[in-house]
Amino acid sequence: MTTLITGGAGYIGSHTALALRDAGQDVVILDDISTGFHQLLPSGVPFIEGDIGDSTLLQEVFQSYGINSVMHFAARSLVGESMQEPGTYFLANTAKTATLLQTMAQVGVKYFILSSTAAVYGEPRALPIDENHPLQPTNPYGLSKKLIEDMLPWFEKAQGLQWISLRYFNAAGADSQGRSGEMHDPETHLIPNILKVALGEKEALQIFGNDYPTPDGTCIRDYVHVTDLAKAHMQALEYLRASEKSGFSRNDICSGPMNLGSSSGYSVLEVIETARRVTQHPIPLQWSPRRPGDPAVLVASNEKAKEVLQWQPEHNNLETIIETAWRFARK
Ligand SMILES: NC(=O)c1ccc[n+]([C@@H]2O[C@H](COP(=O)([O-])OP(=O)(O)OC[C@H]3O[C@@H](n4cnc5c(N)ncnc54)[C@H](O)[C@@H]3O)[C@@H](O)[C@H]2O)c1
Ligand SMILES: O=c1ccn([C@@H]2O[C@H](COP(=O)(O)OP(=O)(O)O[C@H]3O[C@H](CO)[C@H](O)[C@H](O)[C@H]3O)[C@@H](O)[C@H]2O)c(=O)[nH]1
Repeated sequence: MTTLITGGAGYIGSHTALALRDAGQDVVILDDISTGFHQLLPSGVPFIEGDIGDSTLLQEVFQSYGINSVMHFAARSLVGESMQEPGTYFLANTAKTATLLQTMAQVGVKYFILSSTAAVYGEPRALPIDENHPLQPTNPYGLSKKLIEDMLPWFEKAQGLQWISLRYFNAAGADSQGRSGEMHDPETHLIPNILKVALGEKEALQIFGNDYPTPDGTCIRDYVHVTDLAKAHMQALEYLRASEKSGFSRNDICSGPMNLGSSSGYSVLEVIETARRVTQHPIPLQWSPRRPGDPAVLVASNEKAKEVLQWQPEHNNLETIIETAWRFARK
């Protein structure tokens, strides 16, 4: 019953590894530390430094640790970089995940949870976005994840893979005990960049665009706490395992995509105002042109995850999200 966490030295993977470990479950992390950090690795969890595209290594790990499920976080995930180097994204995300899925099939590992993204939807046609919204990614990063989603039903049909693709909206916040948090280099995300200003590491927060069709002209996003994401992963895995135990035939098992978001939207300026209150820092601003590829509004419908997984985001409050991130940033 051991779960392999790829990308467990990264932001969301390390929080999920902590949650599984805290729940007494057996976990192993595989990470090549390309964008992750040794200091995010949870203590007491076996760690293998290596590449998810290395089938021989994967076979060894699956067999020696008795892996029966994989939570797959490892990926490149910078939208801007993907516009410059699309091939890197199709190889690192789509092709390496094909190797991972093929090796799982060879060894008989059946459960798979994918870190997918709101970027698979592209420009929203209706809000809130539910899972039936058309998938028309506007950048190679989103397409590299959509292509993985397209592969999954074929592995399901042919080899019985049972999978859930969790489409996160904007992951934010940090472990409430300060054991992990958001670390990216370069950091492109809004909240950690605001906190860098509060810490004096940046002079001002650049705001990309003030002319969006939103009440204050800045983009609206759905921020979901990373601890709630971690919990959803555990519930997704429990759901797949329980569905099989209860004797459902393969077609009844609800492999499929699920949005993970809080279902409420905040503008960039609202996030900054909240961060000003939390940090007691003025956060100077610098207005900049729109960032290419940013949709005006992204807000999830999270009804499916609530209904199917009984998932309930518990740290929805933007203030709590920023407080936990702030505690980690100061460390
Ligand atoms: N952060 C967000 O807001 C967000 C939103 C939607 C989806 N996602 C997805 O969630 C996942 C995790 O995101 P994150 O923010 O934690 O990213 P991250 O960069 O912090 O973590 C990714 C981890 O994967 C590792 N990795 C990358 N390529 C690897 C490879 N070939 N072999 C082994 N390890 C490899 C990195 O070293 C890193 O530790 C990604 O798949 C990302 O696309 C993130
Ligand atoms: O320094 C900054 C950083 C961001 N923003 C703005 O803040 C909002 C949020 O930006 P983030 O970079 O924090 O997040 P994104 O919405 O761009 O991206 C997130 O959501 C995407 C889905 O569209 C992908 O899933 C991606 O992996 C994930 O990080 C955007 O309007 C962006 O323009 C700024 O104004 N200044």
